[in-house]
Amino acid sequence: DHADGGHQDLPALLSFKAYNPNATALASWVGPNPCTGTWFGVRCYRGRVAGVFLDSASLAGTVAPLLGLGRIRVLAVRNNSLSGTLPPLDNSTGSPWLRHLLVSHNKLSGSLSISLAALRTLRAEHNGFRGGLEALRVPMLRSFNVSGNRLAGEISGDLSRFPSSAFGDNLALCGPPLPQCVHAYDALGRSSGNSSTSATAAESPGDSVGVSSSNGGFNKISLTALMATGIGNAVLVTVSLAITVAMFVYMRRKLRSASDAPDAGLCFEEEDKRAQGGDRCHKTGGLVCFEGGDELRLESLLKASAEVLGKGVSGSTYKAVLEDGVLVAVKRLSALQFPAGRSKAFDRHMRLVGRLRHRHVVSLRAYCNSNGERLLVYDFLPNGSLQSLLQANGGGARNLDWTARKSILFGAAQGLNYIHTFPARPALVHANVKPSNILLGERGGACVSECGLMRYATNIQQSIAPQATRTRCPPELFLERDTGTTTSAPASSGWHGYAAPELASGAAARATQESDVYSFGMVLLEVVAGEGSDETMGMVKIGMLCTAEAPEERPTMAQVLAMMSEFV
Ligand SMILES: Nc1ncnc2c1ncn2[C@@H]1O[C@H](COP(=O)(O)OP(=O)(O)OP(=O)(O)O)[C@@H](O)[C@H]1O
Repeated sequence: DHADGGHQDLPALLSFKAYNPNATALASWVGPNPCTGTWFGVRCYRGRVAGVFLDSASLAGTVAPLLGLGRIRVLAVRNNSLSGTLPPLDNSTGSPWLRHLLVSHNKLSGSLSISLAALRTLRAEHNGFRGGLEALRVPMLRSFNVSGNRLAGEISGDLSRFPSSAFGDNLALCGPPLPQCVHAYDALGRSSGNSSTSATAAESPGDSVGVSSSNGGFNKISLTALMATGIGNAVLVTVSLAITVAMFVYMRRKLRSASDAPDAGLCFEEEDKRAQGGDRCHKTGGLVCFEGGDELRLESLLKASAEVLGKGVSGSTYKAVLEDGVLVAVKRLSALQFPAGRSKAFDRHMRLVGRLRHRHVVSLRAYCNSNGERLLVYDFLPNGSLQSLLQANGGGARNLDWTARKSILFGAAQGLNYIHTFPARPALVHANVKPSNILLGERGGACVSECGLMRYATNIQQSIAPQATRTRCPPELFLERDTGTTTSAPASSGWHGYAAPELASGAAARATQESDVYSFGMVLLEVVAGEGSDETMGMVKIGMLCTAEAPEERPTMAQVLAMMSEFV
């Protein structure tokens, strides 16, 4: 019976293969019995398919047939292009034996409806799942992540035990471990005394801009309810800037106390230990790789053709084309700013930055720290930076239409807010917010890059003298191509123009979240400059608030985002 039981699983496997007729990974899926040991990625137990392991196999189509496998325990199909919805999974309809479901980094959509008592792992991050989490009934979960989707609504009691990073970068999730849900009617009832709604669409853990409920004249209507009726999705356009500013003082007090709460973030040490032992970060040929960078190898970087993108204070950046055509940006850190030594501290810092994943933050995929040579491998963003846009065609913000400018500013604000609210102790600070560190993605979306580098560099410099000797980390390419084939942008430190007054000496080591807000305000004012509409006047006011002389007078990025959302 065991010998040929695999036949029962044949239809499900073949219907999955039908979506991928030319996939190399499935070329070995031939013959009448998938349990012969020759089917790539298929593991059997007692003659039935118990595991399908097809991570990063360039697969498309729907994953549904694989969930119809009657005895499947492990399904790992991460980093593919699978689309469609996940069928509702429960003990009677789905795969009752399923223990580990790993579908992260695909294009899956629809809602998450899983009611499996034995499920231990659910990794669904970076897809397009929508709706709420109320249909997740998975009491035995040990590993869980739904970040980077389009989920909204309240996080239920049982799931609240997972860290905020498990929920980040969604449309509007709220409740522990994220900030409390917004009770929009209450907030407005208190500040304006009328029934206008102000449901702010949130895009990340930090974007869940919480306004505590009050005892005002309106019944409590949670954001979940607002979303359900379709009102919650709408960004408020009718409430005036005056109301926002009036709310601002109130919100600041509330938000400050929320983010200062001792349980607001996971202890970094604790997370760090987990990351080291976890599946996301492992050493591979001198590179320490993070999520999405597992395929990177030092040899491929060595063989890559590279061109200089530009030089900054922190080092030089190269565009590298890997053998498989993948583009990456490689930053070779300046030995002056990042002298050898304190390797452990550097590793700790980079491991933290390597965990940042948000659609408005450039992902660090890997780094190399060998004998004082430090290379950082980022996603390559093809459309230049805000600086290049501002400088194009004679310079000035007027090169860009207002909608594009707003979208860039709003994206950058979301990225910064994510960084500021990322669960780490001490809290993360960008420390180098300026137009050349706001990059533009494929669809022109803004991405903040180089989180915390300069702050780290200056810290290091203060505690260690630069060393004269330096041995090479293997990628000679990046060491010797400074005179590469393309024109190198002029060295542009540039940050001082955006630095807060309290950092008069330019010491990024003392940078704080408040000084980041100041720098963002400077960028905002530069981008908005010259536009005379009512809307831009509102934005100018936000810029003015950000650039208040006294750090404690400045709003937090969460508040900046709340105010900006009125205009975007
Ligand atoms: N991931 C990336 N994708 C595409 N271009 C990038 C990327 N990272 C940096 N660049 C571009 O490369 C150029 C050099 O960047 P680099 O970060 O080395 O210097 P900088 O931003 O001018 O100064 P700093 O060292 O203070 O950050 C800039 O024009 C920047 O916009």
